[in-house]
Amino acid sequence: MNTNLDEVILGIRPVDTVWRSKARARLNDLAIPLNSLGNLLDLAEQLAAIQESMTPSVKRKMIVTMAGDHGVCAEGVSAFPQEVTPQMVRNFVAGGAAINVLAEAAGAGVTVVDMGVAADLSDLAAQKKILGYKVASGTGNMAVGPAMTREQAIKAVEAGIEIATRLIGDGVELLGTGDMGIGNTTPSAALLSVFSGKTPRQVTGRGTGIGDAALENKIRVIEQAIACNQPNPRDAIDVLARVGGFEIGGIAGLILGAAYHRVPVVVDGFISSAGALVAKKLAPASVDYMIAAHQSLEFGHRLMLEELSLRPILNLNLRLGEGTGAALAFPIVEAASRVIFKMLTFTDAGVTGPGKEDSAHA
Ligand SMILES: O=C(O)c1ccc[n+]([C@@H]2O[C@H](COP(=O)([O-])O)[C@@H](O)[C@H]2O)c1
Ligand SMILES: Cc1cc2nc[nH]c2cc1C
Repeated sequence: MNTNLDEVILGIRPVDTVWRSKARARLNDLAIPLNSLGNLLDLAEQLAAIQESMTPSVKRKMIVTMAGDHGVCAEGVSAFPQEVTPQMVRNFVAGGAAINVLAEAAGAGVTVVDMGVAADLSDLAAQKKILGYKVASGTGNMAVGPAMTREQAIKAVEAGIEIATRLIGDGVELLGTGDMGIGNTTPSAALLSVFSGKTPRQVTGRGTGIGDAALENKIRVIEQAIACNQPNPRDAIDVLARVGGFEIGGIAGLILGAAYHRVPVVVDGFISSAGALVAKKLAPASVDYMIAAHQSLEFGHRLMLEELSLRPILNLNLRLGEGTGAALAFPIVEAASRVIFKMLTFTDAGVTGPGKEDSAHA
C-alpha cells in the first residue's frame, strides 16, 4: 500500500478533460430542456470524468469521522469542555449520534478514527469499533507554540491516505469527510487566515456557540497563534503543524487518498473544508475529486468554499460537523450518477428535440 505523502501528491492527476467533454455531450443529449437539471448535471459530469465511465457508480458510501483534541482549548475558545470529544466518540460507537442516524438514512457506513483524542480509546480500537491512529493525546496549545511537529503533521496526513486506501480497497466508491474535536474551529479559522491572507477577524466564527466576549478572545488567540508561530503559507505541512489539528491532517490525507485512487469525496463543513484546503495546497488537482456537501453556518465557511472554488450542494444552516452535511448530500450525489447512467437521450426515448431556431441546444 502506497501511503508515502510525496508519492501520493505526485500521483494525483487532474480529472481528464476529454472524459468531461464526452460526459457533457451525453448530458446535453438527454431528453430534457438543455441544462434543466441544473447543478446535478455538473455533478454527473464530474462523477463520470472521475471514474472515466458513462455509468459511474457511487452506491457503496462511507463517512469517515476523524476525532482529535486541541491544546488551544486551554484559552477558552469553545463553548464546551474537551472531555466532550471522547464522549462523542463513544456516542458514535453506540450509534446514537446525528452522524449515525443521517448516514443510515443515506445508506452509508460510518468509520470513526481516533487521530489524537486526549483520552484513552484503546478499548474501542482493540474491539475494532474505531480505527486507532492516535498521533498524540491532543495538540499543543498553538497560542504559545506549535500545535504539533512537522513529523506529526505528515503522520496525520499519511494516516488519512492509508484509511482512504483501505476503504477503497474494500470497495467503497464514495467517501465523505467528518470531524469531531472540541476547539477545532479555532485551528480551522487559523488555517483559513494563513492560506487566504484574510485577518482572523474576517474568518473566525462562533463554533459550538460562544458569546460575543468569547468570540473576541478567540480572534485574539488566533492572532497570537499566527504571530508566535509564523507559519509559512507556501508550505502546507508547516501551516498544519503550527496552527492545525490531527483530525484536520487526517481529513486532508483522506481527500488526497481519494484523489490518488480517483474516488470522489464529499467534503462536510468548516473543519472538513480546512482539511480540504490543506489537501489543495499540497496537490491542487485534488480539488477535481472534491464535492462540497453544504455551506455551514460557521462564519468563515463561505470564504473557505471560495478559496476551494467549490459550490456547496446544500444550505441547511447546519453547523454540527461529524460528517452530517456529507451524509445528507450523499443521496444527491448518487442521484447525479443515475442521471447519466440511466436516463435516455432524445433519440433513444423517441422524443422530438428542440427546433433549430433560437435554441440553446443549437
Ligand atoms: O462543520 C462545521 O461547519 C462546524 C461548525 C461549528 C462547529 N462544529 C463542531 O463543533 C466542534 C468545534 O466547535 P468549537 O466551538 O469547539 O471550536 C467540533 O466538534 C465540530 O465538529 C462543526
Ligand atoms: C455535543 C456535541 C456534539 C458534536 N458533534 C460534533 N461536534 C460536537 C460538539 C458538541 C458539543
